[in-house]
Amino acid sequence: MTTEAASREPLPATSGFGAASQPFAPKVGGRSSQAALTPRPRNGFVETEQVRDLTRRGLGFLKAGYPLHFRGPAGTGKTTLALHVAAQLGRPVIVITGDNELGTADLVGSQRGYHYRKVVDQFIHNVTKLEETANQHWTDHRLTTACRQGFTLVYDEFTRSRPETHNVLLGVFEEKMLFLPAQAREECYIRVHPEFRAIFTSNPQEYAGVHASQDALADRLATIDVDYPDRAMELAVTAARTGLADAGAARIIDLVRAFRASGDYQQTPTLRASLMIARVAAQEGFEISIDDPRFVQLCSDALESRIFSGQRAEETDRETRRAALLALIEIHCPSLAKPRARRASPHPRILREG
Ligand SMILES: Nc1ncnc2c1ncn2[C@@H]1O[C@H](COP(=O)(O)OP(=O)(O)OP(=O)(O)O)[C@@H](O)[C@H]1O
Repeated sequence: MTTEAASREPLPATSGFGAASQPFAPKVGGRSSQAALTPRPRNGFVETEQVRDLTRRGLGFLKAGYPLHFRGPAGTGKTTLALHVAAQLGRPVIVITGDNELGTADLVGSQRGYHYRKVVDQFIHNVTKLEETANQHWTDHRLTTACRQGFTLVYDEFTRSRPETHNVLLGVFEEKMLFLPAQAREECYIRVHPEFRAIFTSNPQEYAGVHASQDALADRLATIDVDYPDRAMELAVTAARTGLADAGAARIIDLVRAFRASGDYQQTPTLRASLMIARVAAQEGFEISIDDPRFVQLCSDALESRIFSGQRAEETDRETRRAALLALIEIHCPSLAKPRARRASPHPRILREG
């Protein structure tokens, strides 16, 4: 599927992310057939009060004509939310993913390929006139297609692109005009379709590999900060996306949330870590408890790597942190075995009365 956002994470076999249930299916036919996706409801999408609230606030800005921007740390659900909000607008969606190599031409369009014309003229039988011409032709890229057709543009992780790439957006949002480069020949600009809308997502600037957004662009965006999902949301998403029973999912998300709250890591454990543990545990049939060494190993593999994030560490330091993680597993995923029943007294009544 062409939705970058949806292909970012392996999807569970149980989510049924096949052609019939994928959230965005390629639109067939027309000049935009390569880029536009038609939103459809997604299997396993969880709509909690938190999601409804963010969606309602986001739609308010979009309906008033403002470009919307969801900003938040990794794994807070920004992309999923952006695609969900885009789907509410009921228009075809075009997705772009920010990249340092992305240039204005990648957004707007460029001269592509050659159109050859060869004329062989033998009007006089012993004279051959040969005329060959080769013209490049202009191809709209995603931003231009969205502006022309009134589609919804989802620009995921836009601060990964260099700020100058976005100069062209200033006119789109202010003057509602998209200025085209000289190669476009016949057209200097296009008027932005009244139904065109844009939704951006980004990580805050302290994240690696991102650029600061230009003030002029940031000033035009309606920015909503997205925080880590609340417990109810994490639980609902983990259960819905992995097929794990609520009780098991709750143990895992409480473990990951406690680890997150400890601050004892270099890479924040997000909802993705809970999904990773839950998915593998469900697939392998592990018991979600400290008693199952395979489950403990899985938690260590998924979480321990976040403590040091590739840095060398003293063995004693590693041992201390490992022990702390094990203690969290013990607290949040305790043994499921029932405490051994006390031997029944032959004279319970006498004992009670005594
Ligand atoms: N409402 C939801 N329903 C179901 N799954 C969700 C929901 N919100 C988030 N998720 C899942 O949580 C994970 C993280 O979400 P997402 O990729 O949208 O986060 P993000 O903030 O865009 O992350 P990043 O900044 O790292 O790209 C994904 O696996 C996504 O499918």
